[in-house]
Amino acid sequence: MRIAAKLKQAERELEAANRDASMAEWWLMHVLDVDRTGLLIRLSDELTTDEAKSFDAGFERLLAGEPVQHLIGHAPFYGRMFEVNRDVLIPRPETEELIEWVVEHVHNVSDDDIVDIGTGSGAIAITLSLELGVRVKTVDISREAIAVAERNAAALGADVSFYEGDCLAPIADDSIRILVSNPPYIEADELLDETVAGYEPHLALFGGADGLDFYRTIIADSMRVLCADWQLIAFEIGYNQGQVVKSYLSERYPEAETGILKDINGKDRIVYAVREGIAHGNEMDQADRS
Ligand SMILES: C[S@@+](CC[C@H](N)C(=O)[O-])C[C@H]1O[C@@H](n2cnc3c(N)ncnc32)[C@H](O)[C@@H]1O
Repeated sequence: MRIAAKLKQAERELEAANRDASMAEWWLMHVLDVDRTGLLIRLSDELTTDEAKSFDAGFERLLAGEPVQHLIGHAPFYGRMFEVNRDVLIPRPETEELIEWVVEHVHNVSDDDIVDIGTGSGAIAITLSLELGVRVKTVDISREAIAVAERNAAALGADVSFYEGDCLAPIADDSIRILVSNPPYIEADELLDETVAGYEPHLALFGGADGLDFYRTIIADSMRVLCADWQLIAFEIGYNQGQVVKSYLSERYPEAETGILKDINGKDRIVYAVREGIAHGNEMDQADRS
């Protein structure tokens, strides 16, 4: 069978099974060991018997709902590939927007200024370390997640200190200037797609009855770890959690500027608090220097 026909057939079958049809192309590129351009070039070739066998074996798993990232063992995030497995959340494109915003708004960052709560694959901590060129602290309650993130940090050459524990508990007093987190934020009784519920760790997904437990816990303890000249706090949130998480932040930090940012789909996705006077850190730095 020609590659183009195989792809079409696979996409149709995934659609019929209510799965994401784009996974077929992703899986095919992996089996053929080509990028998208390479796939386009080969579309009119015949699949070899071995290629067809490998494709079909994985395709059954895709049809059953397994994420393609688990078949491949890696997921892209902010231009880099991260090892993923059932112990960690597959990093999402929405979280790249959190990185972008943080990188744009921090200034004069040094080693150990940043803490990321809820390491997972290490996507946030590792990316911030590499983008900003500093050592980043990160905490996860899951030893298995930390093991994956440690391998990712080593493979990508990032300088990250890992702490196993509950939220901010392992972090010493008064040492942090930038706090970021994409905590578990799904409501306990929300029904999820089986690709998520069946394959991603529940520890990474659910944030208590109203999904807000982690925001309350982290914000309540944040004053203990932030130093006097802290810069910002930024959380990824669920689409309907913006106002309430923003209100938690303004209650705790009435002097700070707080706000909600939308993702590319127009949904509330990031809530932040920025200490007064540093909202435009990079611009201020430049003005200070002139
Ligand atoms: C939504 S995932 C985020 C993973 C990664 N930061 C990302 O954005 O792709 C949340 C992470 O929080 C971790 N976690 C759950 N409960 C925790 C707790 N009490 N303290 C610290 N981390 C926790 C989970 O193990 C999971 O890795």
